[in-house]
Amino acid sequence: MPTRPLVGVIACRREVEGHPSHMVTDKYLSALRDYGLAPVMLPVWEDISPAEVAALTGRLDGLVLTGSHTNVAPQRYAAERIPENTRADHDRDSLAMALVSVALERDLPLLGICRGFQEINVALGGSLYQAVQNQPGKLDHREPEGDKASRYAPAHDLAIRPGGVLARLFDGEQARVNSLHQQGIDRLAEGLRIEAVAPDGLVEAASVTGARSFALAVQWHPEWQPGTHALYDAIFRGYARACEAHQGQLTEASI
Ligand SMILES: N[C@@H](CCC(=O)NCCCC(=O)O)C(=O)O
Repeated sequence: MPTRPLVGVIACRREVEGHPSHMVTDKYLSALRDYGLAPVMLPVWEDISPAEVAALTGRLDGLVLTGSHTNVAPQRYAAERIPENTRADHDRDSLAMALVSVALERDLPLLGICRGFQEINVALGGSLYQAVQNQPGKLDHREPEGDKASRYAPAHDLAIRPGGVLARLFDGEQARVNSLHQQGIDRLAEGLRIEAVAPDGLVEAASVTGARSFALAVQWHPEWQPGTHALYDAIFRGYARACEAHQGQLTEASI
C-alpha cells in the first residue's frame, strides 16, 4: 500500500496549561494532510545538536517552516531589537536555521510560510524590517482585527514575477493574499530570487536560486483554506508533488 510522504513541520515553544510545550497549529498540519502528505511535528530546543537534527530529518520527504507570532532574534541578522519587537522563540530559531541548511544540502522540498519565509532569508544571510509599518512608503501588513475569517481574508494585491517558481505553479501575474505580519524582508539574501512583491514593493515570496528541489517561501498564509484560493492551492499542489518525487527517489534508492 503506498505510504504518504513524511513531512517535518517545525514547532513553536509555548506554555500549555503551565507546562513548556512544543506546538503547531492545526491549519498547517491539516493542509498538508489534505494534499496527501503525512505531517510530523519537529520539536525545538535551542541547544539541539547536528546529530539530533540529522536523526529528526533523516527519513523525511519534505520540510515546512510555519508562521508564528514570535520573531527571529534580530541578533541573527546583526540588528538591535526595537521596542515593537516583543516576542522571541530562540528554541525555534535554532532548529529553523539548521533545517534550512539540511533542506538545501539534501534536496528536501522546503516550504516557508510567514515567519518561515523570514527564517529562510535570515539563514541565508538576509535581514528583516522589525516593524514594516515604520518604514516610509510601506503598508501596514499587520494582522487585522476581527474573527479568523476576517484576519485571514485577502488583504493586499500581489504581483508575481514572470519566469519564476511561483509563475510556473500558478497561471497568473496578479493575486490577492492575506497579511498577518509585522516584520518583513529588508535585505534579501544572496541566493534568493524574488518571486512576488506587494504594492509597496515589499518582497512577499522568494525561491532559492539553483535549488534542485522545491524551495519556495511566502510571506502570506496559503495554509488558510487553500481549497478556496487558486494561488494557495497551486502552492500546496506543487509542494506535494515535490515531496512525492523525493519519496520516489528514496524508494528507488532503498531498493
Ligand atoms: N512574527 C512574524 C511572522 C508573522 C507570522 O508568522 N504570523 C503568523 C500568525 C499565526 C499563524 O497563522 O500561524 C511577523 O510578525 O512578521
